[in-house]
Amino acid sequence: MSEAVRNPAGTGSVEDTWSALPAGQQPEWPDADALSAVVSELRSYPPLVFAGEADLLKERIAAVARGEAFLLTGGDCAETFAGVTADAIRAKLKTLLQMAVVLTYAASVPVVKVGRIAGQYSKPRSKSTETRDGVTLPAYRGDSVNGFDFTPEARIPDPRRLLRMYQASASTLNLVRAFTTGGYADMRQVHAWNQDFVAGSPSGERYELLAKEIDRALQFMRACGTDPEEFRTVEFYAAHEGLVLPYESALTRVDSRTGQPYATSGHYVWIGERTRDLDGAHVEYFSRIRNPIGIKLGPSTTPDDALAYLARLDPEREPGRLSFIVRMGAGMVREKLPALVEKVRGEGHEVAWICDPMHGNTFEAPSGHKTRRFDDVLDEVKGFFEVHHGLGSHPGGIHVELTGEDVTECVGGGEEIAFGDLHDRYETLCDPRLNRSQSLDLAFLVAEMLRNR
Ligand SMILES: O=C[C@H](O)[C@H](O)COP(=O)(O)O
Ligand SMILES: C=C(OP(=O)(O)O)C(=O)O
Repeated sequence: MSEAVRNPAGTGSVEDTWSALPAGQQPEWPDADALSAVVSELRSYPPLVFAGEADLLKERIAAVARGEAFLLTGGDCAETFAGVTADAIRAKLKTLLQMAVVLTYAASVPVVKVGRIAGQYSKPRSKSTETRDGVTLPAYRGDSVNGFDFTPEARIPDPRRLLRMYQASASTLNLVRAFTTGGYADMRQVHAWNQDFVAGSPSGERYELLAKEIDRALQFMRACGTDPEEFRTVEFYAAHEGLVLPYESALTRVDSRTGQPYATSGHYVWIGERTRDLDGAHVEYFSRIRNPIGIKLGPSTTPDDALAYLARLDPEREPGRLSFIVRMGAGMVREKLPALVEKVRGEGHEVAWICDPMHGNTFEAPSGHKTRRFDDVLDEVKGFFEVHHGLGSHPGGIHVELTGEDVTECVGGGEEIAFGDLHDRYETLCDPRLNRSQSLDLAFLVAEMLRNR
C-alpha cells in the first residue's frame, strides 16, 4: 500500500469524481471545516486492511458465483462504540464460526466467512428526523455520526466521531485477527460448542443427526491425519455499508502493487438499498475502488436496473467483483427474483447472488418495537433457494443481522420469543437482530436446504 488518493482537485481520482454528485443519506455536518480536518487526519492513518486481502476475498467470492463456495455474512445492524468489548466481539465471532461449520458440512463446499463488523457504524434512515412526545430531533445515524440519546446535543452530527469509528474498527479487527488465527477458532472447539447448543436447544433433536454426522466427519479427518493446523485457523473478512463517503474516501489508498485504488476501511463494502441511485455519488465511488463489493437490491429493482449496475460496477466482468444482495421480503422474493437472475444470466454475467432475509421483513410489534419474525427470515431464504433451484443458478449465500448475545429483538425461533418478550433485552440501536440461538437455528435449517439441493 502506498499513499492516499489525496488530491481533491481535477485529478480524476476516487476523491473528486463522487463529490460533485448527489449523495443520499449523508449527515448534515454543521461545521465543514471540522469535517475537513477530520478527513485530513484520516488520510494520514494506516489502512485498516490490505488490498491483497481484498483481492483474496474477491477470489473467494468468484468461487461463490461459480457455485463452488457459500458466503456467510453476519453481524450487527449497527455496531456501537460501547460494544467494542472482548466479550461482545468474541460472542459474535463464535456464533458466526458455529454457523459456518454447520453450513460447510451441509454445503460440502468452503464457507466464506464475512462479518458485518469493524466498520458497520453508519446507518441510512427512512426519515431524517425522529419525533418523541412532540419533540423532533435529527434521526440517529449510527455512532460514526451522532449519539443515540434523544437530546439535541447528542443528535448533532459530529465529524470527530469518524475518528472514533476508525479506532473502534481497528481495535475490533485486531481482536478478530487474534481470535481467528490464535487458536480460538479451532474447528474442533467450534464443533463442541455446536454439540452444546444441540443438547441445550428446544429444537435440538431435529439437529442432532447433523451434529453427529459432523462429529464423525471430524473423527474421520483426524484419523486420516489431516494437519491439525488446518483446523486451528480460519480466514475471516470484515464488511460494512460504505455509506459516509468522506470517511470511505479518506481511507481509500492506492495499492502499490497495482496502482489501483482500494477502500481500506474493510475488505468488502456494499451499497445500501437507499443509496443505489445510478447517477449518485455512492455508485460513482464504488465504481472506482477495486474491492469486492455488494449492492442491495430491494423489490423495486428491475432487471434493467440489474444490468445497469453490472455495466457501471463491473464492466470488466471481473470474477468475484460484484455480489447482488437481494432483500425482497419473504412475500416478494419468489415473484421478483427470477426475472433478475434470468436477465443477468442471459447477458452471460456471473455474479454472486446473496440473500439478505432481514431487511424486507421488518414490521412494528404491538409494543412499538421494530421486529422481524424468524419464520419470515427462514421463508425468504427458502424462497431464494427455490428460485435458484428452479432456474439452475447458484444460491450463493446469506447476509444476516445477528448478535452473539441472548437479546430479544426478533420473534419466533426455537426458543419461541413472543411479542411480550421483546421488552426483556431489546438492545439494538437500529434494526432487530437474530440472537445467538436464533442464528444457530437458522444455520441448521439452511444446512437442511443445502443438503436437499
Ligand atoms: O438497517 C437498515 C436501515 O438503516 C434501517 O432499516 C432503517 O430503519 P428506519 O426505517 O428505522 O430508519
Ligand atoms: C441498511 C441496510 O440494509 P438495506 O440497505 O438493504 O436496507 C443494512 O444492511 O444495514
